[in-house]
Amino acid sequence: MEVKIIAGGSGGNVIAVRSNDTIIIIECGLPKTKIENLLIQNGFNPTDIQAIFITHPHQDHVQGIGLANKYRIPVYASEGTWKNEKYMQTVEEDLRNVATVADEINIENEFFITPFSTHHNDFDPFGFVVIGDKGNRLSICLDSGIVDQTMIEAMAGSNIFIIEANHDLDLLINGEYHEQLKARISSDLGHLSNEQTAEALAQLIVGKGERIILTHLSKQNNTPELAEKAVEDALEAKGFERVFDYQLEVIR
Ligand SMILES: Nc1ccn([C@@H]2O[C@H](COP(=O)(O)O)[C@@H](O)[C@H]2O)c(=O)n1
Repeated sequence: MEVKIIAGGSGGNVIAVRSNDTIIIIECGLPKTKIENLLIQNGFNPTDIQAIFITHPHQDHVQGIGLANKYRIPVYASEGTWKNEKYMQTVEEDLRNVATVADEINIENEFFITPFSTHHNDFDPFGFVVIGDKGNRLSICLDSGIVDQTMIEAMAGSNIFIIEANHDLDLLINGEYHEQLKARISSDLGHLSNEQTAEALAQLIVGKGERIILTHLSKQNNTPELAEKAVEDALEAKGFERVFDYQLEVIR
């Protein structure tokens, strides 16, 4: 299973996953033409995309959803996400699929995708567990104010994790965002801090060479070094050493 973060962060999120000739996309958070160009540059032919999954309908996750109509790609999202008029309701009706946390969505017998509930300031946001070829299990957790035990249980046993590490709490608190925005970001319906992400990973990693990809880092309130250090420290406390026990990447 090939996993590629095409774009990450509050400027726009797009993740491409390939198993044999089947491609799925998680998020369409850039303008449609830009997504097309980036996919092609990264070796993903848009005509091979068999499904699009959307975590929640904020602009940086969904603004390029027109890709679905252009290439006739089925889109999967929660009932709450489909209520979004600006983006989601532009998807042609026959391409719309309401997903629930009980589902295991079969895409071409190559991918089996199960949504799980996250905590963000919109209706019914999702993360996804993607089971692909060769026993690969990918967990995707973006934009969530907390990681609760149900989320941990959903993601447990994965060998690839794409998880947001949005901010360093000190940088956020002492930074230039206005107080209301700081409160929203650090709330239970906001974004994950480095420490929250590290704590979650400390519960999830078992030292079998798992691949961790930290993403959705704030340009204002985080650095790759701070995010990596928080995760390395938490995993070291569990007895795990980077490279030997797990791999760690940061893609803003
Ligand atoms: N002027 C801004 C900047 C950011 N936001 C929102 O805050 C969240 C975190 O953003 P980062 O860029 O710091 O990762 C995210 O939800 C942004 O949309 C904002 O509302 N106004």
